Amino acid sequence: WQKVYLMTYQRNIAKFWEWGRKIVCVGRNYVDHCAELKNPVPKSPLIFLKPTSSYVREGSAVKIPTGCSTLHHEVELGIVISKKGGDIQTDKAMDHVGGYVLALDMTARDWQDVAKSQGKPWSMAKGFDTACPVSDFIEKDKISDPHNIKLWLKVNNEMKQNGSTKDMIFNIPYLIHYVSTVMHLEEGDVILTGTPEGVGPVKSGDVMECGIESVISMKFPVQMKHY
Ligand SMILES: CC(=O)CC(=O)C(=O)O
Ligand SMILES: [Mg+2]
Repeated sequence: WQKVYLMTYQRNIAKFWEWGRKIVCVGRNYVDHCAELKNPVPKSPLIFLKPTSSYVREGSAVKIPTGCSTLHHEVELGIVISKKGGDIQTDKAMDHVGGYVLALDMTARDWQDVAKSQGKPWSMAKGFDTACPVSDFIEKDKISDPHNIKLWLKVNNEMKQNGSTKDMIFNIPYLIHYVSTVMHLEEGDVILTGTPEGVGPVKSGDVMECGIESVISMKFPVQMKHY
């Protein structure tokens, strides 16, 4: 019965997007990105959530939600959690990391601007269907130093974002610690660690290509949502 149990219920961390529990996002984690959007540099991590229904995989398009006039790309390093924990101390935090993922935190910037000005949550601006394109799972040992990798993004072959995770304001162990003091982190959760500078708009017909230098890349066309 153990074999049957394992075959039926054991979840494959490498396919977290099929069953993962939550997507925790960190905002304003790079000084230059704070500056480009004229946002203050935070004193503690700015955290928000995306629903797992926003995951989209290569082979499908990113769809501009109806009513959104300014959809922005944000390339980010994602951390895939492999071990449940709450109140995780920074020196133990990396034990909870199962691997990594290249992700886009697609943002309906016009909706976010309205929400910000009215003191409302960002859920719609960040959580629409296809708002979270993700690459294949990246084994932990493929990235020896997650705080020194190059993240890039091109739109129609033109470089728009070209940053390094060495410029993160809050590092990965601290982010895991900080989030887990408020909400347990669980197997299959993903933490998006924020975007470097260079965010900007995409329109229907554009193609976004992004990557982690020497590790992985992915490509997504952009379309209007039709329903
Ligand atoms: C301004 C934002 O949307 C914050 C964010 O998501 C980021 O990565 O920074
Ligand atoms: Mg972001």
